[in-house]
Amino acid sequence: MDHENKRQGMSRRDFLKISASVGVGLALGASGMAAVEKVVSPSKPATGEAPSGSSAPDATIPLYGEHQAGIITPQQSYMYLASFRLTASDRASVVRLLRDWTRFADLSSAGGTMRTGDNPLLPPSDTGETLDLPAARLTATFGFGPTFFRQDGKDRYGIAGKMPLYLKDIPRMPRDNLDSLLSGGDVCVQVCAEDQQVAFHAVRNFIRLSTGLATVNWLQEGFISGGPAGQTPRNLFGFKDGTANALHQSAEGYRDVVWAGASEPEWMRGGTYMAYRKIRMLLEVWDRSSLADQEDTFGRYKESGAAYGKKGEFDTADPAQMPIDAHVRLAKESKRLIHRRGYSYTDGVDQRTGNVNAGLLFVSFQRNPEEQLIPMLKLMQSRDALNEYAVHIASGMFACPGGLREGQYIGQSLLEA
Ligand SMILES: C=CC1=C(C)c2cc3[nH]c(cc4nc(cc5[nH]c(cc1n2)c(C)c5CCC(=O)O)C(CCC(=O)O)=C4C)c(C)c3C=C
Ligand SMILES: [Fe+2]
Repeated sequence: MDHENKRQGMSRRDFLKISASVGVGLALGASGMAAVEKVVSPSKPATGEAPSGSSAPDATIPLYGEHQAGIITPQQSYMYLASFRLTASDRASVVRLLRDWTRFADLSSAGGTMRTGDNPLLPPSDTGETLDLPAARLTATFGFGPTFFRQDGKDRYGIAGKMPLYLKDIPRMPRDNLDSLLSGGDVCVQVCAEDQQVAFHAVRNFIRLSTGLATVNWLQEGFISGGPAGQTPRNLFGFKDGTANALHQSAEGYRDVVWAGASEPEWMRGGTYMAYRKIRMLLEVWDRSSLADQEDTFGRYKESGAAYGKKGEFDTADPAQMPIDAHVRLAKESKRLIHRRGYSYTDGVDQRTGNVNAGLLFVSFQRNPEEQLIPMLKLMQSRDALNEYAVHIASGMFACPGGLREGQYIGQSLLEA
């Protein structure tokens, strides 16, 4: 079923006109910051979200459905990952923030913007940089970190009893070189879109809407390119990255690999765990290694993406044909599956060495990180050939609630039930 919706010929300005004519709009909060009072309401497709769809810039992915968008959604070209620290002192304030974020997420997923405002003495409600741009398949995916529930032993918002079963920071790994300033957080929002400016606009306005209730902890930006034919994107080592996701791309596969189990608290129904690792890739070291070494590192051929001894990218891999420390062989030996949704990043130059700061914003979704991601990570950190070329520099684990029905806000069944 394809619920992704194209609304050709309708600009964000048109949405503003619609909103004015049906009497919905936005109000200014006491601080002068725009509060999202009512989202502009373009015609929306039925609830639910399907992984297939067009990457046309005017295509939209609805916010509503059984699961949050941005998890099994085919990857857009750009991603921002923003982590927030809540400063809200009580549950009602958190609810206010999540309501505003949800309304804004709905608005921007539909290709709308907040009104720029008529009062020249006040800041415009919307920052405006997407006024002439389409929705660009924007998705916003929300996750809650362990400190959302309990901080320094305190049940901050009276919800510690509803903590998901496996929500813990990823345990320290032997080769970790983590920067705590780039790790963790109370809430994480993953924003993806086909247009970087559209994605940034959403993140920027999430930050604005959080004024007085949360501060942004860290912000990461990533990109991929699968080319016009939508092939598996190549990472900065030049290898196709994401091929094995095809192994579980079915309703049953996603149920087994991604969606939280029935023993989780009710609000996690249709939800999942989002893991994040910022992994620096040592491009200069890699670029000096031979093609044979590069291919041995993964156990796949560089150009075709096929597993060792195979021809096509999607031919069944045989780990026995790969070196014993090949990345893919170790992943297979862990006998665990995860759903990966990573993006490349570049962060300028390391002034101490003159090397380029670049790598992978590794994002994976899984139903149970303790059984899936963590054993795999442990095995890889112990003897992955890739360790020679990569350093893990940041980390996070977030519980993503299930999807929303129209009128609900993200986390409602956690904060109100
Ligand atoms: C613990 C999980 C993983 C981390 C961390 C990780 C880092 C990482 N991976 C690549 C590049 C590739 N990974 C590939 C496959 C692959 N990787 C993981 C897990 C982690 N990767 C899994 C589960 C798999 C699939 C294995 C399988 O079942 O076949 C590949 C091969 C192509 C593919 O299937 O995507 C590449 C290439 C980098 C560069 C990296 C850190 C910098
Ligand atoms: Fe990998």
